Amino acid sequence: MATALQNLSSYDPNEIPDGKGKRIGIVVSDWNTAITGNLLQGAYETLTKFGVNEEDIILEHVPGSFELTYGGKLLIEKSNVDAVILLGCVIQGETPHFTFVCNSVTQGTTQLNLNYNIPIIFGLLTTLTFDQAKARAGGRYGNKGDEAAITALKMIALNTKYK
Ligand SMILES: Nc1c(NC[C@H](O)[C@H](O)[C@H](O)CO)[nH]c(=O)[nH]c1=O
Ligand SMILES: CC(=O)[C@@H](O)COP(=O)(O)O
Repeated sequence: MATALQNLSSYDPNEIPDGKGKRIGIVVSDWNTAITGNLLQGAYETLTKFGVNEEDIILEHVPGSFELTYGGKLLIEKSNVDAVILLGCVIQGETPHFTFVCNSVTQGTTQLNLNYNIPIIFGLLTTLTFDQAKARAGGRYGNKGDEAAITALKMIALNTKYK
């Protein structure tokens, strides 16, 4: 379903698990920081809205989206978290570089999910234009950071159910 039909910030608050006591890592890319800063704000506000303590949010910045998966690996291995959220924004330029970065983060995130026993959330915007990114980072289609935070809380609950 296209984002135009499913707002990224729409959810039923009654269906969101309690985040109290959960430790959540966030790795955010500094490329397109005008966008990723909004994603981070959305994720942070949503996590605390549903009970995650500020001191239980472990935040790290990386230079670009390509580095998100390595940053996620570090937090998984060193910071005793219940989930890791990766936030980035890749915008198409003149060359095929966009495709390689997007594919790398996609495959790398999948690998982390399969190799470790905690959920790693794919909060990556992959857009053709800056305006498309703005629309998904607190604009008319909501905030991908909100979606990532909600997904993290739901996946932690699922993980706990099967521990
Ligand atoms: N063009 C974008 C990049 N490029 C940088 C790479 O992510 C990486 O940091 C570099 O290749 C060095 O390893 N990154 C983004 O996050 N967004 C872009 O639009
Ligand atoms: C995703 C990128 O790395 C891209 O924005 C870089 O732009 P270009 O392809 O014009 O070098």
